[in-house]
Amino acid sequence: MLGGRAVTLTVSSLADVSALLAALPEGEAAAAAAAAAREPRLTKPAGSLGRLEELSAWLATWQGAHPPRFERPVARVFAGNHGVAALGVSAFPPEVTVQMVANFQHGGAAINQLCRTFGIALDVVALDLDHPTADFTQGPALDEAGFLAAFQAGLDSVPDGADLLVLGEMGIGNTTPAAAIACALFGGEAADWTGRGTGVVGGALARKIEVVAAGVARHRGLPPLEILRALGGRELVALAGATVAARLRRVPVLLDGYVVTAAVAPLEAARPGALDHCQVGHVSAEPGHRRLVGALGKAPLLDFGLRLGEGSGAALAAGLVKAAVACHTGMATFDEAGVSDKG
Ligand SMILES: O=C(O)c1ccc[n+]([C@@H]2O[C@H](COP(=O)([O-])O)[C@@H](O)[C@H]2O)c1
Ligand SMILES: Cc1cc2nc[nH]c2cc1C
Repeated sequence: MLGGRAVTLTVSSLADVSALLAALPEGEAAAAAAAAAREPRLTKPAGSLGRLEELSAWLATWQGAHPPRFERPVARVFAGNHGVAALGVSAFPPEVTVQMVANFQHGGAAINQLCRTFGIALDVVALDLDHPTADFTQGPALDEAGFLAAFQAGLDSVPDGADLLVLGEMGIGNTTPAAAIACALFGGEAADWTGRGTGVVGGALARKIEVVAAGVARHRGLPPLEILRALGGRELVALAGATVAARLRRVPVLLDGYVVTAAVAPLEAARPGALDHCQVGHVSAEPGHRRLVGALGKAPLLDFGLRLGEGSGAALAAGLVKAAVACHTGMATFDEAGVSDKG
């Protein structure tokens, strides 16, 4: 629902995507004010719940309502395959993408356990896995139609009435496009942005750095959404679409690791403030992620050594959001509990 109306979000050109970015709503000032007014009345020294206080205010602001809710959290994991995987940039073969999608569907992956732990409804969106994107060292990974179809899949994945969106991905080879997008957007050397992903070492890591550098060199000078089309993949583009839909539907977002953050970074570059409704759930052990969240001016919620993807770090951080809501809504005020508020 947008302003009480159910709205269908459709893109049929890159101009439509830009128009959606231009129409992103701001956070709701009245909800932010209500959260700020309640917090100091709760039975605790001012500020003593640290970033939990920030999280409940953030949730109310971007849900556009106070009190904030954690009743209908959803997770969306997008899967795609990549032309660059054929260049030996991953420690695993591309068929693992479809195999892991089946594992998600049977409930056997880490993300299934984490979502179950926190009561998050998980959906997996597999994007044309039989047709890897083009090798970005030779040309754009996606043509315009492919970009729009993937962006639309992301837009369509966000239900009205969700309280929180946890974003994840699966795609053998996709830390290579993540590194290339980050490097193209923020500059520096390919080696600064390229890590081991699923575990490449030695000559394969050197090769991966060369592939990232070649992709960045080939597509130099493009605007941010074109960088995403040229160097991204279907799951990355869908993640960007889901992030835009979430903002329009007033659903706050938890981003996951390097791949998810790189997928949505072009939105911020195209339209500063486009990620204000997003928290970075965790900082991945993939070194480029710390650099990227710094470039985006974000402070990750968790630093737990995860480097799995799937939305695992974001789902773990959803537990913090749930705790923040429980404290903000469930705690007694000084008046209610008869506790002196004199410090
Ligand atoms: O997002 C991250 O921080 C992250 C770091 C390392 C690996 N991954 C996951 O591992 C896969 C990509 O790794 P690779 O080596 O195949 O590029 C993909 O399925 C991601 O979900 C994800
Ligand atoms: C087994 C496996 C599980 C994953 N989950 C996300 N990326 C992954 C990559 C591999 C290789």
